[in-house]
Amino acid sequence: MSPPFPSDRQPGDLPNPPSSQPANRPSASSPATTPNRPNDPKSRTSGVDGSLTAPGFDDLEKTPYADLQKIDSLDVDAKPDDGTTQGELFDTDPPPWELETPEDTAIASVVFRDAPFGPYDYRIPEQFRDVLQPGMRVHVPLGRRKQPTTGWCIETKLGSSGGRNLSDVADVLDGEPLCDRPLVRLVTWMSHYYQSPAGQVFDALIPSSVRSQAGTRQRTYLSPAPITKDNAAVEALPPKQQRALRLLIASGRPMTESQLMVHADCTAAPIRALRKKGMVTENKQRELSSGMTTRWQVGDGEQVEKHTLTDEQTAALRQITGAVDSAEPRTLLLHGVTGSGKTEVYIQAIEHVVKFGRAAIVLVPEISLTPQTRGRFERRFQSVAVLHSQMTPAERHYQWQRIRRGEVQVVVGPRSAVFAPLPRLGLIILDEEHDGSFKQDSQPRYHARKVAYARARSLKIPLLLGSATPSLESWYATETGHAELISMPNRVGNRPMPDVQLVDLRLKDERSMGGSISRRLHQAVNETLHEKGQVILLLNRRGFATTIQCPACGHVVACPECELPLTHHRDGSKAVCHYCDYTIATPPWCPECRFDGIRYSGLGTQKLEVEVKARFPKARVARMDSDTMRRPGSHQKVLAAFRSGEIDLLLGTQMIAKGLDFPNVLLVGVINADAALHFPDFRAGERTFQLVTQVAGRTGRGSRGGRVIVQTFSPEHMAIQAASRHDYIQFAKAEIANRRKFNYPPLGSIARIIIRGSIEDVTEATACLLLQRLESARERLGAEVRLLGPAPPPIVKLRGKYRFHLLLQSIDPLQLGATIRMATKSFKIPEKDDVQYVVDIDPLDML
Ligand SMILES: Nc1ncnc2c1ncn2[C@@H]1O[C@H](COP(=O)(O)OP(=O)(O)OP(=O)(O)O)[C@@H](O)[C@H]1O
Ligand SMILES: [Zn+2]
Repeated sequence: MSPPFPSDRQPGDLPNPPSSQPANRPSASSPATTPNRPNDPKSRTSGVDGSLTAPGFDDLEKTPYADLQKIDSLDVDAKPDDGTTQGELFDTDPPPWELETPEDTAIASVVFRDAPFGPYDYRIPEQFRDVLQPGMRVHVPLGRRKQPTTGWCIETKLGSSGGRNLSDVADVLDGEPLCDRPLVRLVTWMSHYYQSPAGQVFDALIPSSVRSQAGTRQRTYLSPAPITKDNAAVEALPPKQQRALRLLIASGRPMTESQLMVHADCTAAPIRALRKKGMVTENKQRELSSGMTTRWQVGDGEQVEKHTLTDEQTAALRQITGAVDSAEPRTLLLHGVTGSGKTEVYIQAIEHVVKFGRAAIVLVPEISLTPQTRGRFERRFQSVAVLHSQMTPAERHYQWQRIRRGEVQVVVGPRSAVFAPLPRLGLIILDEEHDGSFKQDSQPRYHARKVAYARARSLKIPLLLGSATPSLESWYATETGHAELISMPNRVGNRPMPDVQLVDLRLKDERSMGGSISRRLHQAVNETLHEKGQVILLLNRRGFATTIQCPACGHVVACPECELPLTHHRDGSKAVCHYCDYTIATPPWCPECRFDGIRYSGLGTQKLEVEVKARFPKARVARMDSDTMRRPGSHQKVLAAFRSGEIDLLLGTQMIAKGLDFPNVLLVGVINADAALHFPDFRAGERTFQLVTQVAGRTGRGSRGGRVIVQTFSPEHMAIQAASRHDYIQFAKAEIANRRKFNYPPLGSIARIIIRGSIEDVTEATACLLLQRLESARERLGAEVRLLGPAPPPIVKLRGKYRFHLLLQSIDPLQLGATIRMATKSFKIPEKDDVQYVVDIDPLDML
């Protein structure tokens, strides 16, 4: 296991990664250098398992926004019992000012997306008192110049203005709240836990297409004005106007100007005259533009029927429906091996939920939003909303409105679908719950699993997590009683798990001459193609060559912004930075010494494709990675061709590793299993285990069996050994023991603060300043938090900015959060320094 910090630290830098003997650390001045050992459950400071649960959520449930500071008191043992029921959560309370006493003022708390973030109080003027609710947007004056600004109302209350001269809410922008009250509370909790301004959390929750009402337009409808009841007034009009008006009266419904023009067979002029004379009233309405359709994609040809459940599936389903019926916010982890039929269990669990008039959310990794996944849900339920990244803003808005109106039984989508505004939610499911794409890597840096947990809790509904390779966070939660384990250790139809062979690339006999496919793998591919079986080859690196280096002077062509080697792409002969997309034409000679023989080395999927086509000229080959899958529908096209047998061999990045269910795949080859093993990240082993196990699971799914060949330079590594035996439990045991030594998640919590700036010294100085503030916050709070850094992260420069990071560790996520909150509260960096920092709570990315 590698520590998250590079070991070749500069002198004077901070302590090494937390060691197994924390008591021996040099900076012993603070108690925080000896965090509690998690081995002893009694030593836990809060009893809150921060890895899966949503720390602080219960407290926040009851706490109005203004009282958030109380959470910082670390008094986490005094947890209020959350007595809210879903019924109450959805009822609209009578507006509090019905009980008004004369000196009380109606006040709205408003937050903003840009600094200053608020919340600030505003007076609600008379005309908005019955209108304004939390979850609506408002226009309010902000700052000394009273700049009109859009903000979100998070609370309405009655109170005294306390002698303050409150400004008035200038306008209410929404007719109905865009978030119901439980969702507003979720925003509040997320803002607190992830230390992200509530105004920005709202923006993550409500798609921009909804905020801008994409795909709608304003139309003006005309109706006869009251004065037209006076027949004399109508008769006094010129003939054309009279005719148009009489038609409008006779039709008995409002019409737009153009409708009336057609109807009355006239020009716009008489209608305009009627408006001017006040003979018609105008009414503006926002409507979906005509021609609004959802592009229902066709499936990839898979036949979907309802299966009779196996015994294991039946038992799993019973546990889940039991949880649904209990109306308790239980968390369930469905650990089912690849091909155990988890999807069928999800579907029947949702059928149970739908029977009672409730709805469900199914979160899947973006990559798994294949036609296959969609088809399985779309064909089994009457109304499914599939949310995906290729929707137009108008489609997204349309689906959001359907969901909110309660017209949808199942929402299937990536992480942001956790916010789907279903009015009667009964179950949340995360499929492939271990997947890294559930964590957002921009503000607010939330993890959908944790947000789903919080949302499910507030609604008192179950959360179902499913995976063949659960995250250690979820696995550990089952060991500590925070989640219930459901196991499906066998494949459907008693199909055996595929046999996995390791090829040791260190041995010369195993390697092949000039290429990346070993003899054994070459032979297996040949045999499989001969038997008319299909092959999947995994190489988790796109591009052609991953380094461009001059053999004469050693110069490596690198990104000027990130200082990382550029990857050569053969199509168009470009050199691309995979971190920031910086692209140049690949230099034909060394840009340093002009040597005319620059070398491309390191293997990417493009080069593998060339090799495969040369080795197996008769095979029909397709490549799947983010370069070939840019156009909408390309994914679907390739998978449909693979299902129908028009493609024999599919090669690609992790995109092909997950979820695919093709019975004729008889061979899976992993080109280099070590690719991610030696990353400077404590999760490297876990990621490798997951990737190899998942891709191995793509074979042996039909009656013809299947086998797996894994090429590796570290065949003895625990992660690769366990994956080759499909032994999750062995892996989890060993890995948890490893993490325990360092208090790494899930045994403790971590947070990361990344500081970036254009001048290296200034950036580092800012990082040091922040460290000092963290140290003093820790002292004042008496918090048991370990501080590491600032150190340069593995990626020292990104998009032209120098980077440093600070790492915080604690057994107690609440103490961790409180320390950061206190340290950053009034931390201002002078603008001239051009330094920014971001707080990442529960980071997944350590680069
Ligand atoms: N009870 C059943 N009887 C027969 N076939 C079944 C049954 N349940 C599921 N299947 C089929 O088994 C195959 C595997 O199911 P599914 O794709 O849901 O597996 P999974 O557990 O999600 O696997 P993975 O984790 O690898 O994605 C599918 O083709 C599915 O249609
Ligand atoms: Zn770059």
